[in-house]
Amino acid sequence: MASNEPASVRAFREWFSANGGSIHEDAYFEREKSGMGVYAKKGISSGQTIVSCPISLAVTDQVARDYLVAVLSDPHQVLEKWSSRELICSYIVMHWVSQEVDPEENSSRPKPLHRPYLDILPPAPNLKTPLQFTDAEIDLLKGTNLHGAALDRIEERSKEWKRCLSLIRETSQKWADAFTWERYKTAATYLSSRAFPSSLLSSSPSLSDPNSTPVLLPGVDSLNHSRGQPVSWVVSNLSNAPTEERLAISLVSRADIHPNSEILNNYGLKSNAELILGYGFALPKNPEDTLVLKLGSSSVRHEITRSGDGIEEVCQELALVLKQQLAEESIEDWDLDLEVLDRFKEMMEVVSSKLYHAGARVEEPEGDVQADVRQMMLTYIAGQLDVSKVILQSLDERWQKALQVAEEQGVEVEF
Ligand SMILES: C[S@@+](CC[C@H](N)C(=O)[O-])C[C@H]1O[C@@H](n2cnc3c(N)ncnc32)[C@H](O)[C@@H]1O
Repeated sequence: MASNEPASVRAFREWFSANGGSIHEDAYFEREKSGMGVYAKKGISSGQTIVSCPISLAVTDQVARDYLVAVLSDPHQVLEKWSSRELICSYIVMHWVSQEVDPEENSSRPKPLHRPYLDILPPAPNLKTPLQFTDAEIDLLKGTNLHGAALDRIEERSKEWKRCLSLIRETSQKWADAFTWERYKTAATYLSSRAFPSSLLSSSPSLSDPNSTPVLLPGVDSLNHSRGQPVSWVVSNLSNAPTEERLAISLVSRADIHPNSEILNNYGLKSNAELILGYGFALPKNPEDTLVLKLGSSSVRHEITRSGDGIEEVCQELALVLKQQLAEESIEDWDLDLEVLDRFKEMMEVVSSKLYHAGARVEEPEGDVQADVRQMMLTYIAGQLDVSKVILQSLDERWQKALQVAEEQGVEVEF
C-alpha cells in the first residue's frame, strides 16, 4: 500500500503533487521486474481519473532544448538540427551527468527538472530491448525479421549518441566522459517504451498524427499495457486560467478495477516485433503479429497478418516479376498462378526453415542469454511461425483452386 511504497516513489509523489499532478487516492505503486506496476487498493469504478499530469511537467523537446541552450556553450545552430529524440535523450542523460560531475547545490548552472521522475523509472539492467541485448542475444535473432531491425536500431541510436556527445564535449570534457553510450541507450529506451505522441496534448487528443513528436508524461506512463484495455485520454484545465501551463492530460479508466488488481493502460495495437524493439516485452499469441516478406532485391515490404492479409499482394508482385522474366512468351492465367504459388511456397519453405532454426538455437540453454530475453524471443518466433503456417495453408488452398481452373479448361497438370 502507499505507506510501503519505495522512498523513490514517495519522493516522486511529493514532487508530482507539488507541481500540480495527481494520482487516484486508491492507486499504489509496487516494484516489479520491469520497474513499477500500479495497483488498486480498493475497487475503482469506471470513469474515474487514475492519473493526471500537468503539461508543464511533461518532458518535451522544448523543455529539453531550453535546458541544453542554458547549459551548453554556443549550442544554438547545432541544436536546431537535433531531432526531438536527440534533444530529449540528451536532456535525460544530463540529469545523471550533472549529478555526477557537477553535484554542488550552489553550482550556478541550471539543474534539469525531472530527477524525481527519472528516479522511479526501471534501472538499466531491467531494460530488455535490443539496445540492451548482448551480442549472443542479437545473434539468436538471425533468420528473423527482428535481426536486421535490431541492428539498424542500434546503429541509428549510436550515430545519434555520437552527434550529441560531440556538442557536449565542446562545453566540458568531464561531461562528455559521463555522457556514456550506456546512459544514452537507457534514455532512448525510456523514450521508446514510455513516450506519448505530442498530438495527445492537443484539445482533440489523437494517437496518430504524423507530425507529432515524442513526449514523456510522468506518472501517466507508470501503467503497464494490456491489449484492448478500455481507457481514455482527457485534456483538461487545472484551473480557470486558460493558459497552456494549466492544461493537464489525464488517463481515465473505462472499466471497473477490482481491489488489489493492476491498473492497466492500453498502448495500442502493436506486434511483438514492435513491442520487443521499443518496449522489451512480447505478448503470447499476439493477434497483431505480422511476418515481413520482401522479394529478392525489391524494396516493397509486405506485412502478412495472422488472418492472411498481404498474401495476395505478394502473389501479385511475384506474378509481375514472372511476367517480366517471360518477356514475350505467353502464359495461361492458371499456369502463371501455379508458377507464382510454386515460387511463393519455395520462399516460405526457406523462411520457415530459418525460423525453426532460430527457435531451436534460442531453446539451447547456452551463451550469454538472459532467461527473460530467451522467453521473449521464443514468444516472438512462435508468432512468426504461426503466420508462416497461415501463409503455407493459404498457398495450398490457392494451389487447389488454380488446379481446378486448369482442369475446367481441360488441362492436365503434370508435376
Ligand atoms: C510505460 S512503462 C510501464 C510501467 C513500467 N512497468 C514502469 O516501471 O514504469 C513500459 C514498460 O513496462 C513494461 N511492461 C508494460 N506492459 C507490460 C506487459 N504487458 N508485459 C510485460 N512488461 C510490460 C515493459 O518493460 C515496458 O517497457
